Amino acid sequence: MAPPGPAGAHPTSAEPLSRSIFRKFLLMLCSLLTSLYVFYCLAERCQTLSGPVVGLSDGGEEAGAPGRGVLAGGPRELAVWPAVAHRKRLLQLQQWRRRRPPVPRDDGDEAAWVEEPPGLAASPGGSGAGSSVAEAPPGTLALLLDEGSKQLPQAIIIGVKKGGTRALLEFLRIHPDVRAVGAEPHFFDRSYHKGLAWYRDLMPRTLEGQITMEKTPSYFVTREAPARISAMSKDTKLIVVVRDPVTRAISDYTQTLSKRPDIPTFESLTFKNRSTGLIDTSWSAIQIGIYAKHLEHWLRHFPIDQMLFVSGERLISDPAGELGRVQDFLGLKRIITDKHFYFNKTKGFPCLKKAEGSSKPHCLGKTKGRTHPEIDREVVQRLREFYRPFNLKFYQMTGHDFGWDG
Ligand SMILES: Nc1ncnc2c1ncn2[C@@H]1O[C@H](COP(=O)(O)OS(=O)(=O)O)[C@@H](OP(=O)(O)O)[C@H]1O
Repeated sequence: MAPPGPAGAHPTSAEPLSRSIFRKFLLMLCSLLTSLYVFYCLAERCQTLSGPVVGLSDGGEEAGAPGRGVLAGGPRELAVWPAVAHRKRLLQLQQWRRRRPPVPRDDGDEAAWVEEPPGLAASPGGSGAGSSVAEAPPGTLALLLDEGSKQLPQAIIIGVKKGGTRALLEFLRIHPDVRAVGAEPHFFDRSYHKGLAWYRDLMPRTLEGQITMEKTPSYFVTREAPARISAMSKDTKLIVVVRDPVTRAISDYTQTLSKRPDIPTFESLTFKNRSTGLIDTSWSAIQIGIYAKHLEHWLRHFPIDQMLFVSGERLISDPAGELGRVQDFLGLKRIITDKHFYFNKTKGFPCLKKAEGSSKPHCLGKTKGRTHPEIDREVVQRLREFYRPFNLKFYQMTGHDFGWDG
């Protein structure tokens, strides 16, 4: 047989050519698919495929409760946010995609809030992914930019335990210029040896003009905390949420009781000797409420005008009013107003119409606003007498009568 002529050579030379075209086609297809996936991710949908569930789970459980799904303020009113809120949201999205350093468990505030990814919380009857896409900010390519940096806090909520510190922080977090770490870092009491770099790494990223915050209520009664915070920055602004020390003590006891139902009664723990009426000031539930004594330690390191005392009672009766004072103190524009709150009858507390990074109403969880046990009236009376001189001293020091003494 004659060997194939030039015409017969075509099939063999065409084979590598089509293979190379095929390879190019495959390559283009792959890059197309990759780009599609990247855009898909930027539209937040990839979070439905993997990654933890973010947000404030406390409120999540209540969001679907009857009567809670409707935003009293109306969607238009609630949807209006300044441009900076948009930048904040971009940051939140970026951060959510990064691995966070482990945050110490928050046992004082035991409802350690499980963070939800912004916009991922499923609305009642709706899918999380659906609502997230609706909320995805435009210009998502900006997410690729590594915006912002981690800063040490410029303001700290240092106390008091059971004063209302969680409510204050969560309310403040809706301000576009506030970025706060969710759980309590306990750096200045338990983890100081880990160093400032460790502490800073716990913080969320902030853009210029934003304030970094954290709350750890035990700082207020930690002897070393004032000097340590001052060593970090003597300009740190300090916020203390105070509450009637008797109610605070009962709240503290109620929390312990919820974990250890076998503890002795409040009445028996209150006294060193009940017949003499001698109060046991070594019991932390009692000791924390001697605010004037603790404040003395802080005033050795900070001027009083660098401290703001928030009334725990008013934070419940007039959250917008107290938030107004806090925003002024922090040098923030008064953005959080009464429009942001509604009173939830079932919860018995003010709640947010829309929590940070979410579009749904939000109340604090079950560990906030527990029912207190009935305490013997005489014991309560004795405690009121015990605290009175300390309270008066505290009013004097702060220039503010908190009204706990009639
Ligand atoms: N809006 C709102 N919702 C729910 N609870 C509220 C609110 N505002 C203030 N409080 C009061 O906060 C008390 C808990 O205080 P803290 O958050 O400082 O507690 S903790 O120290 O972090 O464990 C908690 O105390 P208890 O009522 O004793 O549980 C509440 O009374």
